[in-house]
Amino acid sequence: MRLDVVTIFPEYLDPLRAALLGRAIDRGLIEVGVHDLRNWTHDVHRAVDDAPYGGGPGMVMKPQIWGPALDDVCGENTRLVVPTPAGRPFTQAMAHQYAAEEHLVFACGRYEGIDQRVIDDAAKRMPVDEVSIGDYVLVGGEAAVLVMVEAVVRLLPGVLGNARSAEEDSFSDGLLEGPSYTRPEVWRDLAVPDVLRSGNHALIDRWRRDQALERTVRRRPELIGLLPEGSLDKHDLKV
Ligand SMILES: Nc1cc(-c2ccc3ccn(Cc4ccccc4)c3c2)n[nH]1
Repeated sequence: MRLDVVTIFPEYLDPLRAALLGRAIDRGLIEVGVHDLRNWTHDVHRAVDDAPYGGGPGMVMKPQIWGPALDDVCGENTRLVVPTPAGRPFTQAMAHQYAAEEHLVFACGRYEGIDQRVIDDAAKRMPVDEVSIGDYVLVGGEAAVLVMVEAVVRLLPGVLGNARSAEEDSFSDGLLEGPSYTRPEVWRDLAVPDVLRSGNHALIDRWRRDQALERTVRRRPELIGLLPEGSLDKHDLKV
């Protein structure tokens, strides 16, 4: 997979080259390109924004800059992803879909966003997703790209290594992850639940499922309704 990011703050994407993602790049599992949008400006001020038509606060990013940048960065098999507060919610299912893509380009807006015609024009030539990473407002798209790239790249074969497979993800069964514990057995008078030290793995699996179910019902009840038909057995319904 190849990932390209277009931004006016290329240094914001430096974390892509650290830790797990950095190792995935070093091992050739992914190729990453970060491009400074200002390289496509023409004027001495390297302006990327202008006042909004119709008035209103802030500035809008210029189509004459974004257009040529995306023309150069996008290819035949690109999916363009544009973070925005007004986007479709990013989900684990989308992360899996993106992990199967050959080439992802992320367009990072700033100010009040990118002139809509940039997205509309690109959509004539490639799939374009306007995506939100949550119902809160950021200052630009870069943080959202870091979140999405991490969620996508960890799903690629070989990235997580044997210790942890993405198949065991908390969302893989539609429930939240239950609590985790490690040594010591007692810490500040708080003990690890006895069942986890019982060695009875059927009992442990059942307890973990119950914990995940209870946590999901308490914290994200709306997820219960989304579970595939037949996900809950008669024991679950007693939880
Ligand atoms: N989930 C999520 C995404 C964003 C996001 C993404 C890209 C941009 C580009 C500019 N802004 C600032 C902005 C503030 C308000 C209205 C419109 C734009 C962005 C915010 N916020 N929250």
